[in-house]
Amino acid sequence: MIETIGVLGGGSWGTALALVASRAGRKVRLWARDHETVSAIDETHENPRYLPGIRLDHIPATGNIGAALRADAVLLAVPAQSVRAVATIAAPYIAEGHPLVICAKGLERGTAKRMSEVVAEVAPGAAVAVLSGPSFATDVAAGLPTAVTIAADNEPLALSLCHALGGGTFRPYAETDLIGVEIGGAVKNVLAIAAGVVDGRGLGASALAALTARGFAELRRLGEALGAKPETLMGLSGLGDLVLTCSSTQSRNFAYGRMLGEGLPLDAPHPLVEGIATATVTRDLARRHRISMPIVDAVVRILSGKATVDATIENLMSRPLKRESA
Ligand SMILES: NC(=O)C1=CN([C@@H]2O[C@H](COP(=O)(O)OP(=O)(O)OC[C@H]3O[C@@H](n4cnc5c(N)ncnc54)[C@H](OP(=O)(O)O)[C@@H]3O)[C@@H](O)[C@H]2O)C=CC1
Ligand SMILES: O=C(CO)COP(=O)(O)O
Repeated sequence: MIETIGVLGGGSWGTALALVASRAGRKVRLWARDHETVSAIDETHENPRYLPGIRLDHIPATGNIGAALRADAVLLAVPAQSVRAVATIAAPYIAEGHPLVICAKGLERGTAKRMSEVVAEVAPGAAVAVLSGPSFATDVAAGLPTAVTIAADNEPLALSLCHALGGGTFRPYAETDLIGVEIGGAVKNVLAIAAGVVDGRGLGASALAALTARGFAELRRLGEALGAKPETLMGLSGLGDLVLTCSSTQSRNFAYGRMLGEGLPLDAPHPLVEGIATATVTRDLARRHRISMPIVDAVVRILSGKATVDATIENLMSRPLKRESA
């Protein structure tokens, strides 16, 4: 039975998931590296920097990672590019078979590894699971209805995590296809930047729908080449999250793409945009597997400053005509 939950990461997702666990009746402890966040949560019962206006009762915070890891299961909710560093400092506290749920969405820059592969390298004792799906931290924290996927190779672990975290407004579904869940969550961030560009450039709702559908075709091609199950890619953590992230300015990836579409410079201030780091490694993975991903290529070209938004769109529209299923 999972009664206690540790959360690593005091940002918007870690804080929202701490609330989810607490609402589900679990005893929760939240670790943040930032002392101001720890004191704010303990003194004001709020995380003013990342989740302002949301009351955090019964969620003690700590700056001591070991204290948060003394829990039946641990949620790892830092950005994808920080997962290796945080899992490395957590590893000495992780006993064989200790459930560790990865909540980040991305591929590691440089290695193109999925987060579960990264954690397996640095914390090999952990029983790894992945939580992903269409779920904005602000919606989850506000108690709006949300459904996500929790995947683990070991199905009983996925099911017991679903029971431990599920509640009246948060519904997890168990899955065993880690590859499908992780690829869906990572690649949708890159595609959401493209969707934002389309929206910001004022290309219309028809273009946005076409981009989302053709983006899904790319995600599916890569996912299947890497061993994902098609039904996972069409589920909550794939198509579900793609639709959410490609359609809402609540998404930081979409909002960043929108800024680019509106002509703002690449280095304009912005919050965490996971798709930036994942774009190039996704393109490289696709090349390695001889998969065509023209929308991902286009995002990489825009992000590298090698092509303007207009030239990239023109390039996409003038590609040779082919069957839709190709
Ligand atoms: N927000 C959302 O709606 C959702 C987010 N996710 C995923 O969750 C992950 C985290 O995103 P989110 O919480 O939104 O990001 P935020 O930018 O809101 O917060 C990131 C948090 O991670 C901390 N952090 C970053 N690097 C490290 C490190 N090396 N060691 C310790 N702490 C670190 C930051 O600490 P500090 O403040 O000190 O910099 C901050 O508390 C991402 O992969 C995202 O895709 C998934 C679903 C929904
Ligand atoms: O993953 C998310 C929603 O499911 C959050 O998306 P952003 O990181 O683009 O804000």
